[in-house]
Amino acid sequence: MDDGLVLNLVEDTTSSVRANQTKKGGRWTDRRAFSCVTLTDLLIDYRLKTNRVAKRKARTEDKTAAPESRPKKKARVESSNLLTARPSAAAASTSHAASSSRPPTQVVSSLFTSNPEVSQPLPSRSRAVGLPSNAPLADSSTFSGLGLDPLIVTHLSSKMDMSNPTSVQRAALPALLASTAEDTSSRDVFIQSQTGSGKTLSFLLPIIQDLLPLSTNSYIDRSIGTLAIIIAPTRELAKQISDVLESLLQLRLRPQDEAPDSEASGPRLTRWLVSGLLTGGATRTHEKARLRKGCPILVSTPGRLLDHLQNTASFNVGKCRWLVLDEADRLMELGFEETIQGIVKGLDGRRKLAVTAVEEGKSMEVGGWDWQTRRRTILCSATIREDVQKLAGTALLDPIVIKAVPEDAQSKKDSQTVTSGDAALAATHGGDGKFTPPSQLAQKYVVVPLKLRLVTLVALLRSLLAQTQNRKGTKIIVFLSCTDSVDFHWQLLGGTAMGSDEETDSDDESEDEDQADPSRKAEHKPTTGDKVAMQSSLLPSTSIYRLHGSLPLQTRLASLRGFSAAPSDKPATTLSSVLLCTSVASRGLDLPLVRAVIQYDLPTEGGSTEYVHRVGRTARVGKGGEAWSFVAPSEADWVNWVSEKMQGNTPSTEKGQKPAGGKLDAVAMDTVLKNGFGGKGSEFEERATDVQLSFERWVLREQSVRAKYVREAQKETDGIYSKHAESARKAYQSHMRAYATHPSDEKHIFHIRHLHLGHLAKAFALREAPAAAVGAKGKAKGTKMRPGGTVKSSSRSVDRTRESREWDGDPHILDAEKRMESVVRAQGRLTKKGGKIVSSGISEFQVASGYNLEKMVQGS
Ligand SMILES: Nc1ncnc2c1ncn2[C@@H]1O[C@H](COP(=O)(O)OP(=O)(O)OP(=O)(O)O)[C@@H](O)[C@H]1O
Repeated sequence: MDDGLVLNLVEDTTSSVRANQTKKGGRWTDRRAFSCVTLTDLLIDYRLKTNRVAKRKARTEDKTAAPESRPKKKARVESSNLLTARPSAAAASTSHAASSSRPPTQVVSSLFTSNPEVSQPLPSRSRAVGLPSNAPLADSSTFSGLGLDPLIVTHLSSKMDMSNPTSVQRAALPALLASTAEDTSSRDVFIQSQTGSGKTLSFLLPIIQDLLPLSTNSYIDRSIGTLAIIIAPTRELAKQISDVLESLLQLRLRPQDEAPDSEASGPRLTRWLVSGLLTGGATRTHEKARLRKGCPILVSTPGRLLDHLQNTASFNVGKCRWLVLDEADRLMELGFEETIQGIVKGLDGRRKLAVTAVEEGKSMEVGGWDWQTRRRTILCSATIREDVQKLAGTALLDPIVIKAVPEDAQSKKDSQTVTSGDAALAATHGGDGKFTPPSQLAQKYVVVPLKLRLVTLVALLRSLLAQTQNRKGTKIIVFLSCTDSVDFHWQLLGGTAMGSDEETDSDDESEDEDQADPSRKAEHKPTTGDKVAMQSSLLPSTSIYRLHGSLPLQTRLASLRGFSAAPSDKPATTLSSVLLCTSVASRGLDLPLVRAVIQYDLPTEGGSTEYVHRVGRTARVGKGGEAWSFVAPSEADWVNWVSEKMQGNTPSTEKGQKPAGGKLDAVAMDTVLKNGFGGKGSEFEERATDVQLSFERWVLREQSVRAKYVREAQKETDGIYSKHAESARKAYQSHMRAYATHPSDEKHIFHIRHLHLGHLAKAFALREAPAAAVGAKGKAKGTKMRPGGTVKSSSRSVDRTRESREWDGDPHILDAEKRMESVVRAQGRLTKKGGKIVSSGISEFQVASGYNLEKMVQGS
């Protein structure tokens, strides 16, 4: 790629030396590798020399022509000063600096040229956002009115600041509280409602209310075993549910105005209800010990739960009366269907054994209460897809279907449907596919040419952080396509210093969580040490965190803790937080004060449902929020596509319009750049270029030590061998692979054939596209490079290694895959290529799911 940016390189002394060298002797591969590197060097040197010669010539001409007329040399203004100020001040200070003293830039950048034509929207009057659709109800609904125990109601209002139920709670509690009409008190329940509407409490409160009376039986203690199990798809979600449960279980066991020794309020309650968390974070032995002691309410990820059901004899679930499957659609997507079926079977089996033991007089422990009541199952899901219906068919018996989806928040009418039976479930699925974000959420999109993506992201972050400078503790979530891209952007933002070659220091609060567990430390070797947070001079007073499925559990939890910490718990210098993450953070996570969600990469799987889940991390329980989507020019059709999908089969209004809730507003890229970088007229272009250059310098920084990578060059041919460049290239390639996994019905919008690879490389701060773009090594089968940098691919050659498979929320699948690898390796069917285990003759992406692997390992 011919790019004037190369002229701005700091001269690399090793390269000029190398340009005059030839490599003789040794193996041919070494000689070839050497020549690959020196070709790049020669190009750089040639440009540097040409530049020097041109400057010398100009100087000589100046001297001979009119020496006295030579303009005075202006001091170069360091770009670092322009962008390191706090964002709010940036616009003002930069415009002043630029207008008064900044010389014309010395850099000719191609950042703003050769981009596809994008029709920019007029400066928009954003659509007025609707009234909150997931807020606590403002009418006369109260928790006590719904039949909740006064002790719990008092605890909710005094300790958790919750006085009114949300609409899903109003619909679910009466159906789930045991004191209601007989016909519903033992029925299974299916709950569907908007993001951030309080589903967690709608199943936790009835469970606590059901178990609380057992506290009057003095013979019941935690050795009773597990009476309620909540299953969540990911470790983070399980931990979050467990935290909410813990705070509910802190409730006072007698009314506040009652003296401790008073007899007035009847039998004394004992504190035996404790919660347990099983996510595979601790060793099995440790978990077994906790289960032996007893965990009346257990929160778990599926694989680990099944593991203990099958292997831990002291895991007492014979009397379990509640089973909750949270985020059921995600459980299905992650391939846990058979695991769930195994769990249900295991619970049924243990119950039968317990009943038989009592009947045969072998067990006396459970007399005096109705422990034989049928176990109730609650299934929560955002969507009622076919696979969720299938799960509901096996896990639920004649369920009550509760839907609390506000139809028209503007008019304050919210619809809650409580219907009954399997037919109701099927009717819901077929009749209304609508799953929309909360109506108070402002949804925006910006069409950005590929080359400008990175700088536009920085500009958007700067302007969002600046707007809320006075509101301390702003939090922004940025979704990227894959783990490599998250790692790269995290390192890039944390490492880049404007106008400096020094790497910036990371945040002091980035404690090494892994120190607590040396075994975990050994398994995790991130390139940037074990830091949790980074800081960037481009985003002042902000800590940057990351989250993806390849990080160890302790690091992931530390990231979440750091990101969601209250401003008062943070150092004054890092009040705001940005979280770079994959789709792993899209479901269920309730992170307080998230002001904006940026989808830098649009979802590769899950379509509009995934979009709604991601944007649902903001605008929770009635609060406001902004959702931003980055759309490439070739993806412009996505906007209407996603709107249509979100509105589903919702009927149009009389005027032929679809109701609000699925509409996105366009914002011009120039507006975002101006807001983020400030300056007069088109000065933002210079500043964006400076930022881009600083990123590219960071990527090239370790180029001087590339000699030691020469041997590597026999395998790779793109000529850049620094650690940073390696990370950039890996991110680029993984991103391409992820991009290729868009399902076939989205290929008309997302096809790698539409991407200009050279331009995309710039978004990874690379100056040219790495050669091997799709596939693990070299060009993937069916993928052809095209003139002009675009790529042609066959849909069969896509990378099926999805974040979802890599992220199972549980080590079960990874364990199974490891064992599978060793079995197949023993049979000689796996070979090592490029450091990766691949099966010979089969695409590495066609690896069976973890569960299937497990079955193969077990020989079943
Ligand atoms: N009645 C209430 N009043 C005030 N806040 C509430 C109420 N119920 C729940 N919340 C708060 O709302 C937030 C969102 O709740 P929750 O995580 O259960 O939502 P959700 O519906 O499960 O969202 P998602 O679909 O994204 O998982 C939590 O911080 C919770 O404490």
